[in-house]
Amino acid sequence: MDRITVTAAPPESAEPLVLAIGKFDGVHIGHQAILGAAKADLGGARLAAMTFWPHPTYVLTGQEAYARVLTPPQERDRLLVEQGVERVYEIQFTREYASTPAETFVLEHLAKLRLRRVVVGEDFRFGQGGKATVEDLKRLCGEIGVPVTVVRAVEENGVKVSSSQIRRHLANGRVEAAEALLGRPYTLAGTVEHGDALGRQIGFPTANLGALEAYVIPKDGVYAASVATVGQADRRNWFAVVNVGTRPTVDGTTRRVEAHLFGFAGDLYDQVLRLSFLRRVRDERKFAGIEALKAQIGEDVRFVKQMLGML
Ligand SMILES: Cc1cc2nc3c(=O)[nH]c(=O)nc-3n(C[C@H](O)[C@H](O)[C@H](O)COP(=O)(O)O)c2cc1C
Ligand SMILES: Nc1ncnc2c1ncn2[C@@H]1O[C@H](COP(=O)(O)OP(=O)(O)O)[C@@H](O)[C@H]1O
Repeated sequence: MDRITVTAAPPESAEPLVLAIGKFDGVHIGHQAILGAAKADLGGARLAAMTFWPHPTYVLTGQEAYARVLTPPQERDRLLVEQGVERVYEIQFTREYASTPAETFVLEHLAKLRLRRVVVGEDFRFGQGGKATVEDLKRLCGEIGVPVTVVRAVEENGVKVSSSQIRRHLANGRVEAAEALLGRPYTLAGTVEHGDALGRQIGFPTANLGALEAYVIPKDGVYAASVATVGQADRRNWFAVVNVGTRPTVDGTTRRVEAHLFGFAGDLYDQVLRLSFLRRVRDERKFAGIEALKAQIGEDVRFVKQMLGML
C-alpha cells in the first residue's frame, strides 16, 4: 500500500484512481459501505482513500476525548488495506488546512489526481468551516469532470452508524454494541509493560498493555477478550479475562488495561499484543483486601471460561 502524507495539495498521480474521502476513524460498517461502493465501481482504476490526521474535531475544538481515536493511523491503514485500499493520502490536518476553501480543495487539490470517481458518505462536509456539502462537492467535481457517488448512511436500529456512536458505546462498556457497528470486536494494540508484580503473587499474572495513549479505552471494568501476538511468524492467540481500571483495591492511581491469558505461562514483556474486547463481565470494585479480590478474580475466570466453552 502507498501511504502519501500531504500538507495541502497532493502530488500528481499517474494512475487513475477512485477516491473515497473521510475520517475513517474505526473503519466501521458505514465506512465499509463507502469503500464497498468505491470498489464496486473501479473499472480498472486503483482504490485510494483520503483521510485526515490528527482527528479534525481535536484540532478544531481541542476536546481531549478526540485526542484519542478508535483506530490510530497504523491500525486504520491496516483495516483500509483489508477493505482493498491500495493508496492512502493522509492529510496533516491543521487549523490552517481547515481554512482551505471548498473550491481550492476540489479545483486545485483533487484536480491533481487522475480521478475516475469520488465516493463519500452523505454527511461528508469539507472546506472552510466545514460548510460545503455533498451538493457542493458534486457541483465542483462536475467542473473537473469527476463523477461523485454519495453513499447513504448505514443505520442500526434507526440510529446512524458513526464513530461517535461507537465512542458512546465504549464509554458505557457496551463492547458488544460497539462490535456490531465496527463489524469486528473493538481492538487495542499495545506493548506489554512491567507492573507491580502483584498479579503472579495472587495467582493471576496479568500482562499490562502500554502505549495505548492514542486509543479510546472502554469503560473501567472486567471483560472477556481474545489476545493475539503481533508481528511474529507464529501468531499465537488466547482467550483472556481483562481488567480496565485504576485498581482501587491496591490503591492504584493510573488506569491500566491488563489481561490474564488462559493457558499461557511465560514472558510477554515488550511484546506487542492485540486485545479484542468480546463481552463486559462486571464493574471494577474496591474490595476489602487482596483475598477478596483474589476470590472474585477466580470467579471472573470461571465465568469467562464457561462463557467461551472452556469449562
Ligand atoms: C479479572 C480481573 C479482575 C480484576 N478486578 C479488579 C477489581 O474489581 N478491583 C481492583 O481493584 N482490581 C481488580 N483487578 C486488578 C488487580 O488489582 C491487579 O491485577 C493486581 O493488582 C495485579 O497488578 P500488577 O499487574 O501490577 O501485578 C482485576 C484483575 C483481573 C485480572
Ligand atoms: N497467563 C498469563 N497471562 C498474562 N501474563 C502472564 C501469564 N503468564 C505469565 N505472564 C507474564 O507475567 C507478567 C505479568 O505478571 P504480573 O505479576 O502481573 O507482573 P506485572 O505486574 O509486571 O504485570 C506478564 O507481563 C507476562 O510476561
